[in-house]
Amino acid sequence: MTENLQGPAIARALTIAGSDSGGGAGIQADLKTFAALGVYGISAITAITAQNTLGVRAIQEQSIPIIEAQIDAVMEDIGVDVAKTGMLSSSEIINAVARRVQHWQLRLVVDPVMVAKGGSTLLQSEAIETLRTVLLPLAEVVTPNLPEAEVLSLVKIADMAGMKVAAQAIYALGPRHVVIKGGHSEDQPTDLYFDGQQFIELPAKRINTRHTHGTGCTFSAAITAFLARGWSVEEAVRRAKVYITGAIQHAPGIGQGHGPIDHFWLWDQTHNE
Ligand SMILES: Nc1ncnc2c1ncn2[C@@H]1O[C@H](COP(=O)(O)OP(=O)(O)O)[C@@H](O)[C@H]1O
Ligand SMILES: Cc1ncc(COP(=O)(O)OP(=O)(O)O)c(N)n1
Repeated sequence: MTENLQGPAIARALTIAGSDSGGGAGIQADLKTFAALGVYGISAITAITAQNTLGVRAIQEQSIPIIEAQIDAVMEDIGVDVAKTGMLSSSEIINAVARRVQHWQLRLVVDPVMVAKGGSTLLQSEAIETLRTVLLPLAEVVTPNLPEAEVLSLVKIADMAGMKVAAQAIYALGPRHVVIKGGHSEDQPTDLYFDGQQFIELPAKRINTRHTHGTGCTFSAAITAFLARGWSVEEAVRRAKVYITGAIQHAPGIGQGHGPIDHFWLWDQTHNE
C-alpha cells in the first residue's frame, strides 16, 4: 500500500467513555456513529457497565493507569483529530483525562453524562464540581441535556428563555460552545447552540417512541465526527441534529425497555439491497 503523503485518508475520532454491554450507548454508540459518518473510531474505556435496555446492573471503573495508557497508546501511534468524553464516573478519572487532554492538546467535545435513562448514576455527585472546574474549561463543545444543564449552570430551566440563561452560565465556565439538548422537554425537542455571541435554536419534531437509549452519546459523537471531518462547530451541530433525528426515527425496536436507535440509517437508505 502506498503511503499518503497528505496525511491520513480518513479523519480520526477518539471516544473516552464507558462501555455499554447492550450496545446502544457509551463507547459502542460512539464507535458506531463514527463508522456511520465515515470516521475512523478509537476508544479509551473508563468504566465497564453491565447494562441492557432495561437498565444498568453493575459498574466497574477502570484504573487510572489503564485509562491513561489507552489514550497515550493511540496518541503515540494513530493520532486523533477530535476527541469526546462520555461517562467519566469519578473525580479521579476526570482529573486523569483532563491531564491527558492537556498533554496531547486534544480538541474536545464533552458530553457531561450524569445519569442513565433508567435512573442509574454514571457520575458520582462529588465529581460534578471537578467536571465544572477542570474539564469544561478544556472543551470546545459541551452538550448537556436539560437536567445536566441545570446542574452545571445552577439555573432552573422551564423554557427557551431559561435554556438561554443556563447556556450563558455554562459558557462562563470556559467551554467555547454550549449545546443544550431539548430531548427531556415536554414540548418539541429543540436544542440550543451558544458560542458566546449567537444563540441558534435547532428545532425538530418529537418522535413518539420509547427507543431513545443512547441519544445523547450518539448526538455528541456525531458532532465529534463532523468536526473531525473539518466542518465548523455550528455546521457540525446542525448536521448532528439531522443525523440523530433520523437515527431515532429508524430505531429498530430492540429489547424490552428503552431500545437503541439506528446508527446506520443513512447507510441503510443508500445500501438497501
Ligand atoms: N423523542 C425524540 N424525538 C426527536 N428528537 C429527540 C427525541 N428525544 C431526544 N431527541 C434529540 O436527541 C438528542 C439527544 O437529546 P437527549 O435525549 O436530551 O440527550 P440525553 O440522551 O443525553 O438525555 C437531542 O438532539 C434531542 O433533541
Ligand atoms: C456506558 C454508558 N455511557 C453513557 C450512558 C448514557 O447515555 P445517553 O446517551 O445519555 O443515553 P441514556 O442512557 O440516557 O439513554 C449510558 N447509559 N451508558
